[in-house]
Amino acid sequence: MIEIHDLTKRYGNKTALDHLTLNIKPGQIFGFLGHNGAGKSTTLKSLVSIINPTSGSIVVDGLNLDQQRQAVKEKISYVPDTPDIFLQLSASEYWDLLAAAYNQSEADIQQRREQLVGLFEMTAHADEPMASFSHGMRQKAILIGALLPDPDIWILDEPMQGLDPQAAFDLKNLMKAHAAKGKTVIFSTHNLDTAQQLCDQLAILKKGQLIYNGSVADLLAAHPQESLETIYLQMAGRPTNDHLVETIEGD
Ligand SMILES: Nc1ncnc2c1ncn2[C@@H]1O[C@H](COP(=O)(O)OP(=O)(O)OP(=O)(O)O)[C@@H](O)[C@H]1O
Repeated sequence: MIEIHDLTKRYGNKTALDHLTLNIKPGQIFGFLGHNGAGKSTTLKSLVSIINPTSGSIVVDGLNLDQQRQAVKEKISYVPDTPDIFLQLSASEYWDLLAAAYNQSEADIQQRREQLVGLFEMTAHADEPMASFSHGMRQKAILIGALLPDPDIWILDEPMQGLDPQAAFDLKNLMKAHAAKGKTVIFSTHNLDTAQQLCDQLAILKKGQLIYNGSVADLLAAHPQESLETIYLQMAGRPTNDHLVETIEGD
């Protein structure tokens, strides 16, 4: 169980995250939605200790992140919001680096690595520098690196970004299978169809504040006849009487 309590992150006088409180149970796919700048990456980066929150606490399986940072980190794998990292390394060198960071048997990691590299069709590119990869290939390389140690909690920041339909389909199935094993998958997305297909629970953020926390089914049931897109835009978007598009493009 992940317990986020009263989490706030300020940059100068800008509040990126405003007193966020929510729990994420194991066995769930938990999705974060929100417009650009809403605070999704800030939340995920706080969970993986890339940024220090201004105040509030995160407790993972009873371990306080502030006090037991290393123990918590070993439970988590993370896909950042950009795949443009470690570009000077080949994909293989990058995966070696990730594998060494987790305390697992080499044989287990090796077998899982071969399976993931095969699944994402990266075998022929393993020894090429990541700088030479397309955006989607970089995303696949980062995903393989994150998934190969297979810790309990996956935290994936916009993981389908740039993936071809086959890779996106396979990743969704991996996420479902991980949650079905009683483990935890947390991800952010701008794709409402993906959120509807995958999420057991949703958090919708708006300007750093939590404006919905619950299941997709409950959200749809509370707004009969409306699509998730319409509901989401009513909650997180501009007022519906906003006519900016007509102003730009004509009626
Ligand atoms: N290093 C930083 N310095 C200053 N402000 C920052 C920094 N990182 C994020 N922010 C601000 O924090 C707010 C939340 O950003 P965040 O990256 O969490 O949004 P997001 O929901 O992930 O957006 P997107 O969908 O565009 O990825 C934004 O207003 C952003 O400008």
